Amino acid sequence: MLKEDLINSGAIKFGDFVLTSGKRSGYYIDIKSAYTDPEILDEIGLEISGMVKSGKIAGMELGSVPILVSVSIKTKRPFVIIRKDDLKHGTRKRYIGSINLNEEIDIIDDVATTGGSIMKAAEIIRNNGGIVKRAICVVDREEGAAEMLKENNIELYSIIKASELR
Ligand SMILES: O=P(O)(O)OC[C@H]1O[C@H](OP(=O)(O)OP(=O)(O)O)[C@H](O)[C@@H]1O
Ligand SMILES: O=C(O)c1cc(=O)[nH]c(=O)[nH]1
Repeated sequence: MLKEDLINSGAIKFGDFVLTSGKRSGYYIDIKSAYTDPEILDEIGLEISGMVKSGKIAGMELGSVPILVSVSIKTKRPFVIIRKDDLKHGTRKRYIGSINLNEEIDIIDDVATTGGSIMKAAEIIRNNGGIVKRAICVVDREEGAAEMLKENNIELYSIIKASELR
């Protein structure tokens, strides 16, 4: 099971961590190092594939990218990679892939803490004509993401809740 595999792979680290939101935490769930193991990435891809509803998937670089690729190959859905910042050269585009007018897109992420990264991805999709109603993450740290996203008309689904990993 994914939960046991994450624990056994050492993905749950204890110490003093600064999170992307600026919050501090005594633990960190390192999905990114765990999914470098193809068996774990395959498990994550399979689980999320069964939860996707929209015809396209999207996520903020970097954490979501291997998961997007795995789910895309399994479900034959195209994906969109959203950059954290505007590209200053080349295409100068904020995202890779296509977002069509009124197209519904599910957002995928490895971890949800405040939900800020998922919200940012949703804003970019919505500003480009897409519709976002659902987000799926591997681990929900249960620190307000689901509530904040709900206020913004996004339902958050997760494979595992952080409380199940303790
Ligand atoms: O719910 P939030 O408070 O936004 O936190 C969760 C986000 O933080 C991590 O990304 P990070 O910004 O560390 O970038 P990375 O994926 O490039 O490592 C993680 O991959 C999520 O995207
Ligand atoms: O909030 C974050 O930045 C965060 C928390 C966590 O446990 N794992 C992670 O990759 N990011």
